[in-house]
Amino acid sequence: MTARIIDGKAFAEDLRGRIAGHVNRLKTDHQLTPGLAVVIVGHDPASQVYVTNKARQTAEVGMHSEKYELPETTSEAELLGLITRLNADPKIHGILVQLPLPAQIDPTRVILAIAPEKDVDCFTPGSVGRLAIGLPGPVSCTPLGCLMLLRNEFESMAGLDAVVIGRSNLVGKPMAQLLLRENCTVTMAHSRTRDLAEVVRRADIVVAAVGRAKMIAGEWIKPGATVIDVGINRIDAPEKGPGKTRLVGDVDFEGAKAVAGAITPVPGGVGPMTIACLLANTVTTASLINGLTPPRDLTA
Ligand SMILES: Nc1nc2c(c(=O)[nH]1)N[C@@H](CN(C=O)c1ccc(C(=O)N[C@@H](CCC(=O)O)C(=O)O)cc1)CN2
Ligand SMILES: [Mg+2]
Repeated sequence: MTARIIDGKAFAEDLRGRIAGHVNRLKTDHQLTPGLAVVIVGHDPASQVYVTNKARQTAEVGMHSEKYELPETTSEAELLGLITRLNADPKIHGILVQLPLPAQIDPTRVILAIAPEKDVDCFTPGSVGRLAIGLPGPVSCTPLGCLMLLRNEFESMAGLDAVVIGRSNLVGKPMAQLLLRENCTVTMAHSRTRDLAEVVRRADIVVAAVGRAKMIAGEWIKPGATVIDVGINRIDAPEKGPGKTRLVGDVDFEGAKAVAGAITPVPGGVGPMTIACLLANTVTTASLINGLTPPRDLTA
């Protein structure tokens, strides 16, 4: 069997088209232009690419876009000051602080400072709680992207065995919540899980979010399973020339492709969905802040 490749890039492009339609309707019917502020501290090259893409795509779907690039030496108090101003700015409906932050800044303090109604990452305790009990609101961007790709694969996920590998607040925990909502039987695996291969072998759906290149072997995958690879790991690629690198996921793509039913590639799978879902979340928060019902087809 050769797995079908799930084209996250094309799906994200289509989603951005639908988001642009909603933005246009908010502008014409409600005189509302959703606004997103993205904030980066320091010069991590990968983070810079993500933040630039976020700001550009925000503008491309017709939203108001602000980008704040703060120096590596920014103090926590300075960053909190910016967040306080953005919290009070009526043009801004979503605030995204790119992670990771430099060591002198406590990410928890920063997350707690974001006004919950502008929390487009779904990081604040209120948003996490709303997600857990199924209230409307933003949904963690990467898990929402994974869910949209999965929903496109299955008429129903009810009763399927799903394993989420990785228990981060960013991906693993919210992903498990979303799969539970789909009535999957969810197993959360992590670094202390015993016999991970055996746990993965039982799963109809595998979501890999461990952050270790090619850790999930092809032989672990159940024949016909759907594999969602969240990992983005840069490894040496001497075959491309001296000093060259390439991106790989947490799954051994070639090995898994030979047994899975469907699989996301890296790059071009989950990554582009993360940014598209951030834009969808901004439409959601802008709608809720203005007492409007958020569009259902953009959220979970
Ligand atoms: N505040 C946040 N910080 C971070 C988040 C987040 O959701 N909120 N997630 C990750 C990184 N991330 C978003 O910020 C992200 C990662 C990857 C991509 C992406 O499009 N990847 C491409 C490859 C890009 C490349 O060539 O490097 C792909 O997979 O095709 C988008 C967003 C950490 N921080
Ligand atoms: Mg983990």
